[in-house]
Order: sequence, then C-alpha cells, then structure tokens
Amino acid sequence: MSRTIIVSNRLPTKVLRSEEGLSFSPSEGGLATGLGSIYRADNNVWVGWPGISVDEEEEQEVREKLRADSMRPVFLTESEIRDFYEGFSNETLWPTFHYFAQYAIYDQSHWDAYVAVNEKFCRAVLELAGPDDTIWVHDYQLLLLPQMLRKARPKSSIGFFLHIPFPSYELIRVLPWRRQLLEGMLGADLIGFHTYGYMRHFLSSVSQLLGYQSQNGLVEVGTRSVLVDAFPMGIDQAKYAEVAQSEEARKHEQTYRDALRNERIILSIDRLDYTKGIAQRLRAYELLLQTYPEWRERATLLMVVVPSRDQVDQYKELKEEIDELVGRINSMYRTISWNPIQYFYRSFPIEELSALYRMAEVALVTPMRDGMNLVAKEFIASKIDNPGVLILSERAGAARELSDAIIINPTDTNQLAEAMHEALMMPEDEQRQRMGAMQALVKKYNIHHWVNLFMDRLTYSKLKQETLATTTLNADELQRMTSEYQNASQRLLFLDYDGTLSGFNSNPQLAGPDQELLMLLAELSADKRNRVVIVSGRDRATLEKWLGHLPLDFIVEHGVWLRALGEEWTMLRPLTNDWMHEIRPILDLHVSRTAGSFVEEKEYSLVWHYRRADIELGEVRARELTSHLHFLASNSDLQVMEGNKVVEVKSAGVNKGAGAARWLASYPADFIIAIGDDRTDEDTFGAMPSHAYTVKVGSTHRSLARFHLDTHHDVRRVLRALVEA
Ligand SMILES: O=P(O)(O)OC[C@H]1O[C@H](O[C@H]2O[C@H](CO)[C@@H](O)[C@H](O)[C@H]2O)[C@H](O)[C@@H](O)[C@@H]1O
Ligand SMILES: O=c1ccn([C@@H]2O[C@H](COP(=O)(O)OP(=O)(O)O)[C@@H](O)[C@H]2O)c(=O)[nH]1
Repeated sequence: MSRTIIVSNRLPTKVLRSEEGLSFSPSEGGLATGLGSIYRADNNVWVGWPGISVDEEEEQEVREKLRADSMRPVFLTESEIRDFYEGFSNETLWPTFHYFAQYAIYDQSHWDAYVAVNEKFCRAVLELAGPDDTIWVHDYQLLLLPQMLRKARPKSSIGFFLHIPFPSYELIRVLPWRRQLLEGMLGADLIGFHTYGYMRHFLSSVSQLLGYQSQNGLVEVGTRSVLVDAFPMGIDQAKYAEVAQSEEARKHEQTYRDALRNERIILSIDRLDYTKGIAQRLRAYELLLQTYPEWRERATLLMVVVPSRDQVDQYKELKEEIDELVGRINSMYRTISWNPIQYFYRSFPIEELSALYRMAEVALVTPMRDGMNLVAKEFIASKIDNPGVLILSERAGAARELSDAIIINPTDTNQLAEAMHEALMMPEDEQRQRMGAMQALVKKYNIHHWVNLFMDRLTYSKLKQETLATTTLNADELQRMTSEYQNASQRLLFLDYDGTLSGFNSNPQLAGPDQELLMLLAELSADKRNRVVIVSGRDRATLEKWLGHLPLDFIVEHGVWLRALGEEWTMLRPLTNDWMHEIRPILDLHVSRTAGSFVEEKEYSLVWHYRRADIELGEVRARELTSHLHFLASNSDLQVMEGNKVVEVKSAGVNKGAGAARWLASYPADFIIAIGDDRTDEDTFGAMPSHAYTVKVGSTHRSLARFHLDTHHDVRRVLRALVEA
C-alpha cells in the first residue's frame, strides 16, 4: 500500500536527557504541532531529527521507541547540530528568509555540513521509500533534499512545503549558494508556500537567477514542469476545540484565574525568536501602561517564551534583552498585589496552553516576520463561544486570512499600544462578531483540508507532467530515425536557426555560424537526396550573408520570404509594409522606456527585442506592448506574435508553417524532420504530417513536437548522426 513519508528536520517528538535517563515529549514549533496530529494516518511515516545528540547505545533505544509511533530518527552528530542546524539553517537561512539579513553569516563549512546532512536525510528516506510512496519534504533545513531524491527516484511523487516566508529576490540574491538552493527545491513536483506573496517571490527568484519561466504557477525546468502554489496551513481545529472544553483545561483556567484575581489577561506565546517581535511587544505594553494608567492593576501581560535555539548568539542576546525588559517594566510598575508581566520561560502542555487561550481576552501575535503563526489560529480555535480579540501583525502569514483580527504594523509601538487599548475596550458584540468569522475560517481551512489540498495538487502536478511530456530523442529513437533516414530516397529537413542550430547571443548580429555548423550544413546539403531548409525569423540579408554560399533552401522573416535552391526570392503572398510608420513609434516608445531593448526592422515585419533588458521589466513591458498592439491589429491585416524575448508584428497568415507547407507540397519526401526552439516554430510543427520527426529544443511546454532535445549542441549531435548514417 502506498503511503506518505513526511520528512522534516524536527520530529514531532523530542528526546530529553535527565539524570534518570532519556525521556520523550512533544516538540514545540508550528511544523511539529501542526502536522503532528495527522501523520499517523494510513501507515504514514515521519523521518526527522529527535532534537538531541545521543550515543550509539541510546540510538537503539530511541529508534525503537520512535518506531512504535511511526517515526524514523535521523541522528545528527554534535558538529552537524552546530554547523547544519545552528549554523547554516539558523544563522544563514533563517535570518535571510525573515528579512534579518544583517544577522546572516556565510560560512563555507556550514554550507558543507548543510549539503552533507541533506544527503544523510536523503539516504534515510531512500532506505524507507517504496516506488509508490509519496515523499513530502518540509522546510528550510532541507531545501536540497527534493533534488537529491529526484536524482535517485526520477519517477517518485515528491512534494515540498516551506513553513517560513520566502523573501524578495533582493534577499535571496545575497546568498552565495542561491542557485543550488533553488535548484534543490525544484526537484519537487509541487512546491507549497503559506501565502501567495511568498510564492510570487519564489517565482521571481527562479526566473531571475535560473532563467526558468512560469505560467499559472507551472515552472518550466527543462523537460519537467514543477507546480508552485499557496497553501495557508491550518491547525487541528477539532482537537483544540475539544481540549478547550475538557475538564482539565477548565480546571487549569480556574486555578490561573484565582491566582490572577480576575485581572484582564493579554496573552503572548512564542518560541524565543527575534522574528517574533517579543521585545517590541514589551515596549508597546510599557507604553500602554504609561499612556493609559487605568490599565495598571487591571490588566496583566501573560507572556510565555518557549526556549529555542539557545546556542545561537542572537537568541542568547534576545533572551537577555527580554529578561532585562521584563525586569525593568515589572520593577517600575509592580504593586504589592500586581505584577504587570507574568513571564514564563518554558513550554506548557497542550491542556495548560488551552487554559491560557481560554482565559486570555486579548492575544498579542505581533511578529516582525512569521511564515504563518499557528498560535493565532490556536487562540481562535480555543475560544469556543467566548469573546476575545486577536491583535495580529500584518507580517505574519496568518494575517492574509484572519482579516477580522486587529491588524497592526509591529514596528509601530504607538499603534500597538493603541491596539491593546482598543482590544481591551472592544464591545462584546463586536468581539463575538469578529471572533465568529475567524472561527468559521479556522474550522473550514483546518489541517486536514490543508493536507488534502496539497496532496490533490501534487497529483495534479504529476498528471500535468504526463500530459506535457514529450519523448526525449534518446539513443533508441535516434537509431530508429537514422535508419529511416538511410532508407529514404527524398528527405526534407526544416531547421530553425537561433536556439536550434546556434546558441543565443545577447547581440543577435553576433550569433553567426561557427565552422562546425558550416561544415555540418555543407555535408547535409551535399547529399542529393536532402533538401535542407533554414526556417528562420531573421532577415534574408543576414542569412544570405551567413549561409548564402551553401546549397540550402530558405524560409525567412517568419515565412515572408522563400527561396528554393537555384531560384529567386519570392514572397509567400504579396505584402506591404505601409503599416510600419504607424507601429514603429510605438515600439520606439517601448525602447525609450526599457533600457537594453531595441527594435529590429525587417522588410515586412518589426520586432521589439528585450533579451538584454531587465528580465522582469522586459516581460511586463512585453505584455503591455502585446496587448496594445493586439488592440491596434484587431481591425487590420496584422498579427502580433510573442517569441523568445521578442514581440513581432507582421502580416496575418504569414508564418513559418505556411512557408513550410509550400515545400511539403512541392517536394514530396519519405523522411521529414523539423527542429525548432520557440513559439514561432510551433507553426512549422503544426504544418508537418504525422509521420514527420518534429523536435522541440529546450523547454517542452505547450509544444506540438513529438520529440525533445535539451540544447543546440544536442541538435548538432543528431544532425551529425544523420550525416554519418
Ligand atoms: O525546530 P526548531 O528549530 O526548534 O524550530 C521550530 C519550528 O519553527 C518554525 O516554524 C514554522 O512553521 C510554522 C508552521 O508552518 C509556522 O506557523 C511558523 O510561522 C514557522 O516559523 C520552522 O519553520 C520549523 O521548521 C521549526 O521546526
Ligand atoms: O509551551 C508551548 C508553547 C507553544 N507551543 C506550540 O508551538 C507552536 C508554535 O507555532 P507557530 O506556528 O506559532 O510558530 P513557530 O514556533 O513554529 O515559529 C504552536 O503550535 C504552539 O501551540 C508548544 O507546543 N508549547
């Protein structure tokens, strides 16, 4: 039976060591608590680190204990914990991805450990995973793992979910290992983020750093497509609602209320982390007490900070800062019977957390950055029928969904203090109405919904890959092709030029043929059984200059001009270019607005090139230009085509396919091949009979071609094989 193998750095159970030996307790942190309640279903297994370094004897004990609860530990050595976990994961990636780049360090030995530990996880998963198992990798500690798994299991279903923000390209580009990290993630079939914003940043980084384009969230990675989507993570709402109603939670609540003499409780719960805005929150609370003295002795900030990553310098410093702030505020405002802040530096079991959620009137969730923040959702789910107000940072992923919270900017201390006052003053009706709306949302978009959605999209991604797949022209196919070629008495070879016979150059005039290509074309066209047709978008003067001395046929300017060997240039159909004086100024305007772009004027077409412009700006401008031109062309005999980093305007009905059709009609052949790399070559493929070899170079997305090759070097290899057949 197929199952899901969940892989994350941290297991949902952590091992603790005390004088009595090892003990096991639930891990903190949203990934572990969120997925912890669902992984046991359907024979699933969770692979991860148990949170402590153990010796060999202990390993066996831990292994057995965790195995009984469907977990497989990956043990990390002391140095791996230091360099991989504390080092690269939490001193490089964590600060960078949370916009704290000033805290990030770039250390080659940390990177080496990161690669090695990802490999270690890879081995652990491969030992376990059968061919039908789905592998679901989680989070920033394992960004390289999807690609490592893909290499070992090309056909497996692999999902990846990032639990933290994916920052702007401007942050990603700073990382020395940025390309490897992105390529690592792209080994998955589906990549999920909490918000659309994170997804957008990821797609932008992939386009700018790796040059992979995407449409509707499908990234074209060579011959594979990778789906990217937003899946805001939910919680086990039913569990939190149930615990909140339990006798145990109620009892804890009563004890706390008695101790706090029914003061109004503002609750704050986080792991110790500079991303969580804990210090800023304390300052805002101090401001509340200064600005609104009426809350002194009437409200209490109950603050839980769960120890986390305390070997990392920034965390140690933050701990000191919090201790100092709490000490200062408490000593400044405390009275004999009241402490402004009740501060706990430890974790609580779920029943006690639930009692805190129940008791709090206000929850302060004010991170500087947070992938999602499940505490916000747990507070809502625990409120059952009670009122309560959530103050939520606009920079937590959860703010994209929980619009009925009081949304604040966590760096604005005044706004935060005012929000606390507003929350404490909010009429009960309004609280109920806002809380009701958020409860419905947390209930509907719960953790089960999240898992199902992710798995459905993973299946969809696999199906999409199958429908988009073209066959690579591999050794067997090539063998079949060359023998058909050998046996044929008349052959037609339609060859696109740029990107097919020759690589791209940012200056198109510098992409002339090299010796190898000239030789190849000379040898191919020397065979009397061959008609070699160059099918290009280029102007005839350039092609004549480069290839005119060879016995070739030409279809140029995307089908405007045709020339069969030994004949004169003819037009596909009579055309005029009197429309150019109207269109040219529009293209020129785009050049003046887009540095690096330029206009190419051919006899019967105009082309705006943006290969050398800022890639993202170029694409935006291309879209603007295309829609503007489409509008102008709607009542004319013109067509607008988007090619590879170009927008071309020319007469309607004139294209490479229409040109190629002339050759097919005039020169019957028993072997036909058409090779091309961009959208304009699709017209050629479309014109070919079904038995022709149609070959797409580069990305295979939305291509009519039957076969695929990666680069123009592969094209030359195939043509060489024909020459030598
Ligand atoms: O494993 P640790 O180093 O102890 O850290 C705990 C976890 O912190 C992060 O949690 C994130 O996941 C939550 C659920 O998606 C999300 O709500 C929160 O915003 C994130 O910060 C981290 O991503 C996990 O890998 C850690 O295990
Ligand atoms: O004493 C505690 C306090 C908090 N949590 C849990 O830790 C998680 C924190 O997740 P969140 O998404 O808010 O942030 P993260 O810590 O993952 O960055 C929540 O599920 C909390 O219930 C816990 O297990 N014990």
